Amino acid sequence: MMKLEELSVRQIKGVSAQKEGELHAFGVHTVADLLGYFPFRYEDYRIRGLTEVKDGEKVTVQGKIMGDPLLQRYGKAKSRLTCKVVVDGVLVTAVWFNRHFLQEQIVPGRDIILTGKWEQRRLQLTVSESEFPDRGAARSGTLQPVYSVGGSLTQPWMRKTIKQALLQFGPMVEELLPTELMDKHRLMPRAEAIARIHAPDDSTEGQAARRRLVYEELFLFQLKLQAYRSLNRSRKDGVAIAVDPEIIRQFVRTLPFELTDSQKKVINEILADMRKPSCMNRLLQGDVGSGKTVVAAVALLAAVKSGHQGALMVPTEILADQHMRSLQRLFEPAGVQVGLLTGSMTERRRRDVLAGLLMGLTDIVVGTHAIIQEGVNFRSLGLVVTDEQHRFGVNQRSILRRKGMNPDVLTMTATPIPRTLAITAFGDMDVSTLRERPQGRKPIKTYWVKHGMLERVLGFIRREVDAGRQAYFICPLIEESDKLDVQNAIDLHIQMQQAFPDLAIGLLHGRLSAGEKDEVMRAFSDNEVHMIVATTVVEVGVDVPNATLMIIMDAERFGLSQLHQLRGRVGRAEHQSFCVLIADPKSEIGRERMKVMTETDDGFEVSRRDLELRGPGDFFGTKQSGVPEFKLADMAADFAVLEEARDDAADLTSRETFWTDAIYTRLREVLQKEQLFQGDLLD
Ligand SMILES: Nc1ncnc2c1ncn2[C@@H]1O[C@H](COP(=O)(O)OP(=O)(O)OP(=O)(O)O)[C@@H](O)[C@H]1O
Repeated sequence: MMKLEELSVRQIKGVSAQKEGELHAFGVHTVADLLGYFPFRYEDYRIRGLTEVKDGEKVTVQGKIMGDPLLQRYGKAKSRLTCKVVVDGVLVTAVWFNRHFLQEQIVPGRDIILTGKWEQRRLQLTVSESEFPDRGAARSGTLQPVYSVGGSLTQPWMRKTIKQALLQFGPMVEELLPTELMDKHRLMPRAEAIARIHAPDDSTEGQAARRRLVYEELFLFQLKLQAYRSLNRSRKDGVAIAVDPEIIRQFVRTLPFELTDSQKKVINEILADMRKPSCMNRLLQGDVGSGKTVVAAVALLAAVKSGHQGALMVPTEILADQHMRSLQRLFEPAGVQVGLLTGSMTERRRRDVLAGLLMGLTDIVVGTHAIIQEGVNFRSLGLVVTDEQHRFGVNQRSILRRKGMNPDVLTMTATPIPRTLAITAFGDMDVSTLRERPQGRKPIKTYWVKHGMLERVLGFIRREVDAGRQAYFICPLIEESDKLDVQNAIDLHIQMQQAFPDLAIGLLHGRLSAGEKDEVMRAFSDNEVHMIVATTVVEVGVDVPNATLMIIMDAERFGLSQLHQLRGRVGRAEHQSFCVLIADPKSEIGRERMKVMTETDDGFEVSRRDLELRGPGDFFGTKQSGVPEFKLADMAADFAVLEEARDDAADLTSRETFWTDAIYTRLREVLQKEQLFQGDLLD
């Protein structure tokens, strides 16, 4: 028997080639797609008594026509049709606009069902839809689904077509969930839920159908993450990185600081994970400035000292350069060779690095994400350290695997992720968290000022610079125009040079060449420049511990986590640091954001408040694609279900039977479709 996901919508009676084309635009290709095209709300046509209805409300009532209709015409097309109807013993005036053709059907004594807006004062109902019980009245008394439609696909057409699809194919809907889980959560069968969600008898039933389908959606999503995770764990073809602990201890002794307890704890977690022959897939989350780099360095060293190579992927060339230099400094005594691979380097140097990697002369390569993709081959890649924007999904893994590499992966993020989202987006990973910042760090003092107070801000800059410290002045980001961004930075730079003729002030923006950017950052980090004016190119990861003042112009244009990231560029050593937000936010949420920033400098708290203000859908913005769009589930409202689904999925995938038992065939097919274990478990 053909599967519903293999049957074209043309198989449904009434779907022409033209309609098929339009359905494609809504992502609907197959019968399964159409049955899964759920309504986003219902229109309530259930008949109610007039006494329950409030003035101005939309309502459906049943009554008896009491007199002849009265038709008034205005010009060719416009008309007003009225008649008296008795509803619940009250004489009501029903009014139709531009429905003159109904005149003949309105006969005294006939029963009628009216849907429309109720006007209490005039006892009048402005009718939007009407039906006659003696003609069937199919709509009345029901909840009608409302679909997202457009073009020639009207609401009635969609309703009719989905009804038809259910009629023809409803019985073919297969169950996906194991009985065990349906019993556990008292869920209705899939076929029933799909039929019900399109045509519920009442709202309880609609909700029960929705609950079943939400659970299914979240469960399948979690199943994919958990299956991926459990496959990774069960495979023994990863790189087992067993390093002599003494080498690590010795390295740690060469550091200019004592590791925090948090750093020691996560290093232990990571090394224990790397030691296993399965692939590590671990998320390291830590607030800005919590010292993630040195943790990554230890992991990389472990890979190198056990005979493998490491790669560190960063989002920008500035960061590649910075990390390259700090790793070189750190690894100097250990005799580890670090290479740099970026888009802007000369072909010759690139060739040298590539040869070094292939022959194993280069131990660690630092670069943007191109280091994994473009014709880069390693002698033996043991560990990839990456950031959450380039997180390793199934696809990246398989690219590497095809090249014969199966390294451990450590993903770092400085945006602490509220638990809600962590289990959603990163359910496939183990998580290590850096809770504390290095000792002796003072909380960053944050102030919010209006634009009118720029003079005082200048005084602030002077004070910090006189004390030997450095400052950042960040310009707003104007998304529509990269040109404007740059112009803003250039203007502000000129303004600052005029205000401080005796200071060295650098300028950093996206239009500079990689070499120019590096030079500005180098001069700033060697304290040859007192202040830099920059667009957000400095946002992530830049580390200049002597900088103590972060000023952000038009701060309302930034999101909370971005502001927190920017603020995290200061407060990276023992000096008291400051952040000044210059903003005149227009909205309440904008003001709320500024307040959050002044109230806390704890990234976990900022994330929590951000989630609250923005809602989960928006939380990650566009950058993090890790958070999926759900069709039905709402991450905030259905969080409890998400947790259940995660536990169920984890439990199921950890069982041997899941991978072999026939009752799970359909579920394994779902995973296979996602290319989750092609050539993995089934071969
Ligand atoms: N245990 C420690 N004691 C003192 N200083 C430390 C310690 N660990 C790291 N540092 C220093 O703290 C600064 C911040 O560390 P690092 O750059 O690793 O932060 P990060 O976690 O990557 O933050 P961000 O996400 O903001 O880049 C660096 O200058 C680093 O040398």
